[in-house]
Amino acid sequence: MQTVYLSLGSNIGDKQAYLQEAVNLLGQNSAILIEKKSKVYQTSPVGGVPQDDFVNIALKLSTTLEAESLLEVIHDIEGKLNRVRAIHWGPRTIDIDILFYGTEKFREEHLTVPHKELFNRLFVLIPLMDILEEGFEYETQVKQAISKLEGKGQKIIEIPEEKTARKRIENAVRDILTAVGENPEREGLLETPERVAKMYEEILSSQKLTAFEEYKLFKIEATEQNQTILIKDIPFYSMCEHHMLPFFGKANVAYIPKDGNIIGLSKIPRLINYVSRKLSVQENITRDIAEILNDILQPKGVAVVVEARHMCIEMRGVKKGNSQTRTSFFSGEFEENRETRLEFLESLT
Ligand SMILES: Nc1ncnc2c1ncn2[C@@H]1O[C@H](COP(=O)(O)OP(=O)(O)OP(=O)(O)O)[C@@H](O)[C@H]1O
Ligand SMILES: Nc1nc2c(c(=O)[nH]1)N=C(CO)CN2
Repeated sequence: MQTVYLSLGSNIGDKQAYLQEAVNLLGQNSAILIEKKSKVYQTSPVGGVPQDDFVNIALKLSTTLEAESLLEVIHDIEGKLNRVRAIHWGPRTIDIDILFYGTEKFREEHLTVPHKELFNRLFVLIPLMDILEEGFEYETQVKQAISKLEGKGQKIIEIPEEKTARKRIENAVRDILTAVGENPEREGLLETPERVAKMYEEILSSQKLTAFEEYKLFKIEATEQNQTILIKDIPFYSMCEHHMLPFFGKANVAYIPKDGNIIGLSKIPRLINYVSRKLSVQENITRDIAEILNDILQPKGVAVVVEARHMCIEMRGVKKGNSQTRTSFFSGEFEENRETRLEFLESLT
């Protein structure tokens, strides 16, 4: 087990949401335990590129991953969160740097630890100081670097916890508990607001993402003959925007490629996650899947059928248990050609 310190920064889109999503994705890795998270800081950009302010945090982890594998996990998360490497030290949705990997040293171009800019960056050192273990080998060096850099004009402003999304949800949940006649201070409910806030972060995690970018296109040989690619029974969970209650079920997606353009098969379930992890309605999810696939692939046709159970129907109102709602969306060949559409529908039965 190794203790690792990371620095995270974001300055595009909903910066705090990108940081939180990166923390969630790190935490979902079974070889990583997040031990401490620093306060959240708004920082002026360093490095000469004119750009928006950053939000920076630091994390302390325990991990069984080797440093190289941890770097791979980090690159994977950066990719998932739409990180584009365009300008050196330029704007980014997310940047994750390994500051320390225990006290080990690495001197490779692709992995330099301790991080080579660490002691020159106040936006890294101030969050790091929040979580640094007392007596850690580099503690004195970190403190000396902070005193050297402070007062040199870099703006580092702590964002009060009360303003973070998580705290705002926690406070709102406490209000709801009180309003429904509960006592948020009773033993069983003490940690409920925090759990609910974390749950919303997870199940509504695409709410603040700007676009679905987590895909790679491939080419196959284009043929005269139409070939249908069908992925059936992809499970999904979403939250209805009318009652904030779950609806969940299965999505079936088919497309007919044009010019040999295809998408990695695992990306379709990722697309389903992307459209469903937000407040929505089943009709929108169905249409969004089809429209995004049309945008990405410009195929000859797309067919989407979604079947779901809605807790807003089963638990409240008409209380019709176990009913299924089916929605479909067809475009291109699936819309124009009855045979193709029927063939797709038959393959679902
Ligand atoms: N300690 C480290 N943590 C993360 N990446 C590292 C580290 N040392 C070297 N690298 C390498 O740095 C490369 C460039 O990373 P990145 O694109 O995030 O740079 P940057 O954000 O422009 O600059 P910086 O890493 O100084 O913030 C990565 O491909 C990575 O392999
Ligand atoms: N304030 C701030 N400035 C930066 C940051 C950052 O995270 N915060 N990251 C950079 C490249 O890694 C370049 N400049």
